[in-house]
Amino acid sequence: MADEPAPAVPPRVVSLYNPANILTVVRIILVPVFVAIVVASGLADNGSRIAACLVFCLASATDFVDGWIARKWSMVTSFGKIADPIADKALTGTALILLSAYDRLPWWVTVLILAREWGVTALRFWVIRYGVIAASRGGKLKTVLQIAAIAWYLWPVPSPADVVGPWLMGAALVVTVVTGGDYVVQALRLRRDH
Ligand SMILES: O=P(O)(O)OC[C@H](O)CO
Repeated sequence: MADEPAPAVPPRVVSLYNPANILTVVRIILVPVFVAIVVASGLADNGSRIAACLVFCLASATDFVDGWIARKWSMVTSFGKIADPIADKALTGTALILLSAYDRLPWWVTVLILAREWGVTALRFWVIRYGVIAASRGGKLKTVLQIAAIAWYLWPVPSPADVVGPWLMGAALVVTVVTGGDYVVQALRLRRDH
């Protein structure tokens, strides 16, 4: 007797409105809340710096939770792969611009990081018809370092400990540039192979 063909298994459909994607959108919504606190206070007092830091950390925490949910419950979607790094960049980029605008961080640091972040985003769209360049491990480490450095600059850290901020930002800067180069190589390979 001829083998019966195996019944086709319908592909699992993951809703766009899943908890991981909703958390990504929450992160984007928290950006204007963060901006309002910083602009209203000018980061002039410890209370406003603590409030800004807590909102920034809360928004950043959604980055770790949405990734965890997406992997644990297999809720990885193309929307999430694209929107998650964009939401990260909106949050960290806004924080960096505001830190420079309020004289807490040199502008060249902000400009260099923003150039890499939005350059990589443009690169992702440039190759999107050949495939999605998902966040790499290095990219995730870069985000952790940027978040830690920004939080350090926002929090009213007492004098002896404030030297840690520039070291954290320096490490973030190096990993930001190196991983940016890695994405350029990935994008060029993707174009070459299609
Ligand atoms: O370095 P990217 O652009 O892949 O961004 C990494 C993400 O922010 C990790 O969540």
